[in-house]
Amino acid sequence: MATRVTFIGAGNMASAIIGGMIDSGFSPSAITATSPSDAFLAPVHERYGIHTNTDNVAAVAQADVVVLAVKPQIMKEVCEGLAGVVQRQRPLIISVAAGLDAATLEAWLGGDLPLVRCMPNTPALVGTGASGLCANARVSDEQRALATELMEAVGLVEWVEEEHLLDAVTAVSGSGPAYFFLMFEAMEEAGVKLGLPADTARRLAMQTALGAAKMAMASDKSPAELKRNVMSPGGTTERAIEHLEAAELRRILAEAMDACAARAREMAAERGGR
Ligand SMILES: NC(=O)C1=CN([C@@H]2O[C@H](COP(=O)(O)OP(=O)(O)OC[C@H]3O[C@@H](n4cnc5c(N)ncnc54)[C@H](OP(=O)(O)O)[C@@H]3O)[C@@H](O)[C@H]2O)C=CC1
Ligand SMILES: O=C(O)[C@@H]1CCC=N1
Repeated sequence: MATRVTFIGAGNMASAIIGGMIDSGFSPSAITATSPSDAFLAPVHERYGIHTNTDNVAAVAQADVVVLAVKPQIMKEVCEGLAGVVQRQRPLIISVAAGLDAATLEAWLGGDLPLVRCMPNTPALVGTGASGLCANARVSDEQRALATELMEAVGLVEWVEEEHLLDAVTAVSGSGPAYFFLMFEAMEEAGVKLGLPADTARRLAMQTALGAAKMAMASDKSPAELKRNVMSPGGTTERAIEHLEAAELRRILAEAMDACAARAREMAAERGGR
């Protein structure tokens, strides 16, 4: 029988993973998603053909894997509501919440459970997600393989052995799509100032990012070398890169990513972990 996966929460991140799983061949009939509102679940059911339920406990009663995908702020209440059923059913728990550590989640769920913390990102929706995963000591090799299979259905999977490194994963790839979306906004605005129609500038910027990422992934050259190959001596790219370096883009990015990881630690402390 297909592995039955229940998503607690059917918002941005859960929908992205569900959409990616279905595109990659997972059976919609093996997937359930929950949310407090029937009005919200109806379009999710229609779009993906999955089961939906407003009752978290009922949705977990048959599950092999439970993906916790609610906001960190309500995770304690949601986990405590699920403790009874997960202790009976003993599914693999996968939490995608930023910041909340495994020991705290496990305690809220009644203790002694196999739990994988996962930091995914929303490009999972188009099968190009990037996820960092970390397992607690109770996760078996089979369950590790299952978590890998599930998240590989929606993109790249990288395991980390030390849980605190998930804050770094959050800073690189969990929040990372937003950094690139900001770049697209800025490049479009600048392209318009240079005279291009907005939609032309937007398409060119996005295609360039896609091309650069594909090229860098296919190449054995470092990003620094690929960058040098675009920079003809005395040419246009050199002038642009000089500006970005003089404006300390690297320092700005490092500070933004430090702030991101620090916020993940703060969120854990606010919710009673670490
Ligand atoms: N968005 C992203 O890029 C990423 C998010 N994450 C993590 O994913 C998690 C979810 O984030 P995101 O999807 O953006 O948030 P959303 O607000 O989009 O989704 C949360 C969902 O949970 C539902 N919900 C609220 N209360 C309950 C409940 N008691 N039982 C079941 N479902 C409930 C909400 O329903 P309603 O709207 O009706 O309240 C909503 O559908 C967070 O923990 C976040 O840290 C991780 C990586 C990336
Ligand atoms: O912004 C957030 O808190 C979530 C976690 C990573 C991406 N979005």
